Amino acid sequence: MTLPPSELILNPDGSIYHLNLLPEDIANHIITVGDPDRVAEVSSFFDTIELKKGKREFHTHTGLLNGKRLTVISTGIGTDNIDIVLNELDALVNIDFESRRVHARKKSLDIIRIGTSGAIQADIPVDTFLMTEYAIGLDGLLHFYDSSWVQKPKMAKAFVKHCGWSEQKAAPYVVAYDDTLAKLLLSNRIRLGVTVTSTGFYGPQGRRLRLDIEGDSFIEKLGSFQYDGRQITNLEMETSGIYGLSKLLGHRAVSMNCILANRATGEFSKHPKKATQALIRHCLEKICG
Ligand SMILES: O=P(O)(O)O[C@H]1O[C@H](CO)[C@@H](O)[C@H]1O
Ligand SMILES: O=c1cc[nH]c(=O)[nH]1
Repeated sequence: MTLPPSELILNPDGSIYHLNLLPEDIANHIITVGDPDRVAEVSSFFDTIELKKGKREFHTHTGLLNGKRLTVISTGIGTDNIDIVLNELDALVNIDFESRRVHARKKSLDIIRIGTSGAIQADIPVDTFLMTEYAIGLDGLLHFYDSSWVQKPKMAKAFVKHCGWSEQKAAPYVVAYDDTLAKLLLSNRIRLGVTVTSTGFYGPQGRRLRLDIEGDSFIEKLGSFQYDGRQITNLEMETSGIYGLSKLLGHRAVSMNCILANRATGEFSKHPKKATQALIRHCLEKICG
């Protein structure tokens, strides 16, 4: 099937619509960060940088570290952006932009999110590094795809029951990390966790500044959920989308979280930049040796 110009949208220079990238611009190892300024923080550790491109919040640097080619790209905030980034990264490696046809042989990318997050258990100190084993998506993105085969419906059902989840909100879904890629990134510095991906930072994460929240004790409800010996550990805004779309498209993904806030104790990191940089260093050492 040939993909029409309304579906596979290319810029005049042949690059993909939002990311502004050509197929040769990206490496097999992709680091995603939310904050566009974090792209340069990651690439400052590269030995050489061969490419810097950007459009909107999607900034990309590709380079070499210890002989390994890496791409770091910013996604901005939220799984609506993840839908764009994951689909366009996949198009770059699995669709021929000349013929507008999907390649017969598919390529698999390794995708590592390095992001910030808020813990909901009091015993997780700020500045902890946490890898998401399971993501509970409250954002609804995955339901727009034929995706039941990558979801963990029993865990989602238990979560809905435990929280008394309102039918007016998107149905929660659960997706797991890629355990092979996880082994590469793990060390005794990294805590494993269950991450809730929210569709906002304030109300959707139970934060109350001036507006009341629908339902009560959101954080306490998340904190008391137990499934298969696991507890929910943290909240952020991209992981479920990254895990779900990666699995659907045949890529491997792991989400690494630097815990900056603790919602149970009310603390916030005193050195957020230093802590995030330490997680970046850890990930690069694990990926590039
Ligand atoms: O630090 P990043 O990677 O942006 O990640 C977290 O921080 C943002 C909210 O402040 C959300 O994107 C959340 O997922
Ligand atoms: O509490 C937090 C901290 C960082 N990012 C989030 O999404 N939530």
